[in-house]
Amino acid sequence: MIAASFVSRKVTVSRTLIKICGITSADDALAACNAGADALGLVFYEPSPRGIRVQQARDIVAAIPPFVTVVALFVDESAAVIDRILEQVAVDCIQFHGSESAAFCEQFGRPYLKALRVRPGQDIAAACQRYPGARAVLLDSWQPDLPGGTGTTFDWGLAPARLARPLVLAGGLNDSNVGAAIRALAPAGVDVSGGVERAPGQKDIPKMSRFIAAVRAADLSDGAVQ
Ligand SMILES: O=C(O)c1ccccc1N[C@@H]1O[C@H](COP(=O)(O)O)[C@@H](O)[C@H]1O
Repeated sequence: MIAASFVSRKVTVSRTLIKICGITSADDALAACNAGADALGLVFYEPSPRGIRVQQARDIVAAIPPFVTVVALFVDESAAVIDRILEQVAVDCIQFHGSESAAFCEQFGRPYLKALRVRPGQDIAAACQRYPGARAVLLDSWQPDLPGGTGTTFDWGLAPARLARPLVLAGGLNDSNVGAAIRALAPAGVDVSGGVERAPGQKDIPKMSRFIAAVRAADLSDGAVQ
């Protein structure tokens, strides 16, 4: 019997939710929405080639249709900077992609995702349990020199069969591998950045369309969509 605090990965939604991260322009935001993205990620991490500033974010958010979730991504940013950005940009959800504690993540009173970077020997299930207030945990690849946006997959066999929070899968996904990832892990959502770009920070419309079509095909083959 499964402990009450554990949930299945797909939870209540029978289609895999799709987040496209690293949006840097209103045109790319609209193209991602037209392709069928559920959520768009705005990277507030300066060293990233996808990093954006407040005014750029405001212009992007102004272009996004209703019902599409805006996710602000931070990597070990200070609370003061995060507060200032949340005051100026209409963000629905925060993605913490560094080593933030649960207390840190929860102080903003917003829905949040906590990224955990996967490497052998790590107890992902235990790490996940440290974030009971997270909407989901996002499993991403670990690399020594990059906190995320690595464009590389991790060994999906390292993902625990059961997690205390819904799973969002990330790390090197693209239209060729996302179907296999969904069949292997049945995540609640998938998150992609580099796999749908023509250059760092510039989204590619055909790649986004193919990615979303591959997700929907996997949902159907899974028997998940009734
Ligand atoms: O997108 C970035 O540049 C980035 C920078 C720092 C932390 C996270 C970042 N993106 C997130 O990384 C994963 C995987 O991205 P990819 O598909 O492998 O390129 C994803 O969760 C992005 O939201």
